[in-house]
Amino acid sequence: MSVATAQAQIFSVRNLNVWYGSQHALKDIELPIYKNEVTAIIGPSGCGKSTFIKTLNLMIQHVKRVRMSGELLYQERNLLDQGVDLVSLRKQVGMVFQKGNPFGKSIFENVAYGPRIHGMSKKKELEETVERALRDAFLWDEVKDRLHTSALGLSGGQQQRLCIARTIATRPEVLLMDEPTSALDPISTSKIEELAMQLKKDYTIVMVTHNMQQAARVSDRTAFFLMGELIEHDETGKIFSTPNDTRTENYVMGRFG
Ligand SMILES: Nc1ncnc2c1ncn2[C@@H]1O[C@H](COP(=O)(O)OP(=O)(O)OP(=O)(O)O)[C@@H](O)[C@H]1O
Repeated sequence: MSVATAQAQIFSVRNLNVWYGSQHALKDIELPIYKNEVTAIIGPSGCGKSTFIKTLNLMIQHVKRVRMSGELLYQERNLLDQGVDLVSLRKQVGMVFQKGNPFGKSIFENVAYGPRIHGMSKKKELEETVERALRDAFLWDEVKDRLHTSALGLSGGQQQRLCIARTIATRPEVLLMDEPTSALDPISTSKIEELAMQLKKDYTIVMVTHNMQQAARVSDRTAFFLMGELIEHDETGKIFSTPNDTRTENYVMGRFG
């Protein structure tokens, strides 16, 4: 996979620390996230992957007793400074969770929800936006004849693609995906992987995954976390073939995890 050299950074994470009470969950993380790439976040359970991804759109702020320090630069602004507009941040940095979690409303309403709350009200514009998002999420052909039926009638894999459509309907810059395929069968998983590779043309993707093959297949760069530290970050090919650190090598070779 080719990685351009002088690529624009979307996020620049510098000296980031996160604590839950006295638990030091992320330690001095330094990590650039590059535009129009897929960055995979890997590491064993409890190493801080979810904490990291939830920090990128400040969802972490909603957890009790959380404290953060350092710099999380996005659009030349440190998100850890006071006064960040969370609604606008979450529009630009959208998140897809482990399990598709559509609302118990129609397929159309699930996708139209975000654009509506951001002020889109004209029927035609909403219809076009919903269609575009569903097409971009590779779901349109499967649902175009049942847009006004309940989203809960979709399969798990379709629900996950619906949630991706819902997130991209507001045209974010960044898509955060927290183990987006861990609850899916292999065919649905490969659809999401293919989708991620397509979507990076228009979006920047940060994906937490436990699946080494997935990280190797889908991502341009990989960051390996261990016990709250970022051990290594590099082009994915390098991480999986000749990593610098033996802990990375042991993990990607499946010697622990
Ligand atoms: N709300 C919380 N309160 C206290 N400690 C927490 C909380 N959430 C996570 N932690 C702790 O922070 C550390 C990092 O957790 P995190 O969920 O980020 O790991 P992870 O790598 O995503 O794990 P997994 O792969 O199991 O999802 C762990 O030690 C965890 O127990």
